[in-house]
Amino acid sequence: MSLLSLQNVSLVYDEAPDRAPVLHRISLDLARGEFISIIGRSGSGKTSLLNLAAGFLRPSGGRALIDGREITGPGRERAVVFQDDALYPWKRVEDNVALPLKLAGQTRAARRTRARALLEAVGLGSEAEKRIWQLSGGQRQRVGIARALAADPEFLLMDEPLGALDAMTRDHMHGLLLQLWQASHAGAMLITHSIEEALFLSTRVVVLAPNPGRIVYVEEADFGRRFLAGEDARQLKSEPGFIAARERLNDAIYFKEAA
Ligand SMILES: Nc1ncnc2c1ncn2[C@@H]1O[C@H](COP(=O)(O)OP(=O)(O)OP(=O)(O)O)[C@@H](O)[C@H]1O
Repeated sequence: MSLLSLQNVSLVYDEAPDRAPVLHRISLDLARGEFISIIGRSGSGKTSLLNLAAGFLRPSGGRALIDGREITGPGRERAVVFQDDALYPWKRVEDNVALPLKLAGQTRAARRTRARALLEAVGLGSEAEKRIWQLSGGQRQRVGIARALAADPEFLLMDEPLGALDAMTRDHMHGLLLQLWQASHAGAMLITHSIEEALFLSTRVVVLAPNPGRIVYVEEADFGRRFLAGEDARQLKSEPGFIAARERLNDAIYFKEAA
């Protein structure tokens, strides 16, 4: 079983004038089949944490490991989705999705079959021939997620992928994301500013507090799994258990530090 493991990690940016730690002694494990969301106030270090897991940054202290091996850079087993979807606007939708497969040396036929299947899975089967610039924001995010899944990653790391979408598209994307997560058996890490989104999608919600960024609260949840088992999203979100958990998370984010 694959495991992405942050052990007692700290992070100081060399460029920061005061060299104050941005992350302080954070320990967090993400196994395949889990869905972890990271929430917290602006500047609490969410993106920095994801960048450590992605291998874009190295910790100043502690260890970032994948299956016990030190993470020394990005790897194909860890796919990243950003808010700015980093697609090639002038290329065909299908070619954007197939790009990681091309880099992995797969044949044109294999790339095409896999890209088409993924586009079907995200509801864009009929858009494959279009150029990225011809798509809506929600459609582009779906292409970004399809591309991230193309190389069959063990971990899907997402930094505010739905932040720019309207509420209705976002709700639709939640269902889609859960289905793709289940089908891929990947471990998911999501950064979001929405407590409700985190709680609905995740098996674990981790709250960071700033200065220095550290874990102050963890909430276990199973609403996403219940949705996948057939329960209604709106009903789940209006349950007393959901509302109480949302309030606990809200309190954890906005807690006042002792003077
Ligand atoms: N490259 C960098 N060099 C120096 N400081 C940085 C760098 N990147 C981020 N920081 C600082 O690290 C802290 C955490 O930033 P980070 O982007 O990880 O937080 P965040 O929780 O994702 O914030 P937001 O919710 O606003 O996106 C901030 O104080 C930020 O100014």
